[in-house]
Amino acid sequence: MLEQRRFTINENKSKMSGGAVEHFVQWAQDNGAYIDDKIEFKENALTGVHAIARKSIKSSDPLFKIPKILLLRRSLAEEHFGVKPSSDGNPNALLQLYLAKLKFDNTCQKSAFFKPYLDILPNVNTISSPYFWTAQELAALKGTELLIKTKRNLKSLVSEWFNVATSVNATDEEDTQFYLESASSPKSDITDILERSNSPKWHSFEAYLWASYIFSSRAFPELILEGSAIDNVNQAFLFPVVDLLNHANGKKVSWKDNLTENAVTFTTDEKLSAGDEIFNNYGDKSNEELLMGYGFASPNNAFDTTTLTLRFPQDQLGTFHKMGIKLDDVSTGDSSVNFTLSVQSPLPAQLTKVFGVMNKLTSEPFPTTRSQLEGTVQLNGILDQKLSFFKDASKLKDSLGSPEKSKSAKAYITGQKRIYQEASDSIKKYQKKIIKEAKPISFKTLFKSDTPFVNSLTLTFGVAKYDDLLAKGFLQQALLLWIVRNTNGGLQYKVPEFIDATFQDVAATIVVEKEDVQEYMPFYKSLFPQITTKIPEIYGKGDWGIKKFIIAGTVIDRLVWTSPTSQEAFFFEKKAA
Ligand SMILES: C[S@@+](CC[C@H](N)C(=O)[O-])C[C@H]1O[C@@H](n2cnc3c(N)ncnc32)[C@H](O)[C@@H]1O
Repeated sequence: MLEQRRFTINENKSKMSGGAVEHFVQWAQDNGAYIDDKIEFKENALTGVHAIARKSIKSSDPLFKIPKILLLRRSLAEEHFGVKPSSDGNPNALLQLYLAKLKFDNTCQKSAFFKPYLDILPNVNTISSPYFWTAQELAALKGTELLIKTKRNLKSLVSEWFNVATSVNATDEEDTQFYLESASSPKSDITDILERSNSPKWHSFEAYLWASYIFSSRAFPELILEGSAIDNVNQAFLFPVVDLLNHANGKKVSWKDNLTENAVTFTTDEKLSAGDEIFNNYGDKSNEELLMGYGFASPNNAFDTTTLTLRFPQDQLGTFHKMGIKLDDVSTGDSSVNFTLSVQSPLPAQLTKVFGVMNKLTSEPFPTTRSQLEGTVQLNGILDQKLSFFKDASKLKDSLGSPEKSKSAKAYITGQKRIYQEASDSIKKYQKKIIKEAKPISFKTLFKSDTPFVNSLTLTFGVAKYDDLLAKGFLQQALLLWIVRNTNGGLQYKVPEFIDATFQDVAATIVVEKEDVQEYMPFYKSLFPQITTKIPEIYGKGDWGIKKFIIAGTVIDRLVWTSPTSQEAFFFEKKAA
């Protein structure tokens, strides 16, 4: 073995008791680990232990070679407990239980051997994952997916723990009591009954929760070692020393089984200068995944996502299917659908399509450009609600137990806000794009071309231009009057034929109810018959009966979409979106 230098650690604001990391590294080297001597380990309060290049590192040779006797693998757990893990559920459950035993039962055979490693693993009080937050701290996440998932996952972890611990006859009465209490009472919140001790009984849920966090935050895929022979791709192992590397997005690294040396290696493609941190890459993870699995979140995380959960009427899911919309994440129990909005794709096509279908009129057998646009308005309302929720939540005070927790919670909430903001901005761009492509006729253009009509509105409503219609709230009335005027013919400018065609279509099928007449009567009476004598050149010609306004109302529903940003009303021909 190469002679290696002894490691010293800069324990500035260290959480670890003096010398634990140094002792651990020495233990690894004494057992044959190779660590490039240009690397040193440091520690700080925010990111814990991490590796730094003391000198520039340009070669792409392995920086670490860890002999397999230092790895914690499933076979050790199987040997110890004399059982094979159950084939369903978490393939790492037995190994996690074994890790809890190594750590919290020092009579366990291999505890002494692994002690230097077990001593550098974070303890319950320094972990920032929400699984370890108090109920009071979790209250700061009220209304977020993160809270829902934290609670849901904690519940399923309790079952996982109880199954594996009972399978090796490890549980005592207190464990059974804990299991029954957390599983049976709907009111019981596991976070309230957790003790959070640094030396729990090895078979307790607390010990298992710690071990399962150690796996989520530092285990590597067993696939590296077993390749295609692996039973389950989620099977994992602990990789001492290499698990001291922190994460950064986008770093090119590789982990390899070196069969000739019976070791596992770590290599990075990054060219490192003196003082640079040597990072691992944990994968493209959202802040929610990072926070739950690793106890930190990255500000400006390029892989961040949020989940928008929408519940639909039961029969609606069938309609989506019929319309050819494929939904990835449906829970049929409560007919809800989860949509993933990401930094890279804040407005998934599925989502806008679903809203296009929901805003279809019964007269539209398929989603139309109009229904699609109407859908964007409804969707934007939902996104804006989410956005204002996260805007309020980002005022989150430093109320959490540690600055690390507060920082991560803020990064998570800011990330969620950013995605909803981008989704809302994308909706506006999407609306503009549809309008550009569909080239609908604008009522503003029609209005401007019709001086006699504008003059008639000056006399009736006191408006002289389109913006006055908006300011005084007469847009709907003007649209009704114009549609009826169009059916009476004689306009001096070109109007698309589909507007009158739709009017005739509605006229041929409409059944006018008493309620329709009651709805339109106040508007009608406010103008007619006075207007007929006041402006006979327009309102004295053709048919201006109330029924025509009722029909015009339906024409507006079918053809007109008003942009919420510009307040411009557009006529869209009925076409599949
Ligand atoms: C595999 S360990 C890395 C070594 C770790 N720093 C330690 O002290 O043992 C993963 C943990 O390191 C911390 N960590 C890793 N990358 C980080 C980052 N980019 N920012 C903040 N903390 C990070 C988190 O606490 C995470 O759970």
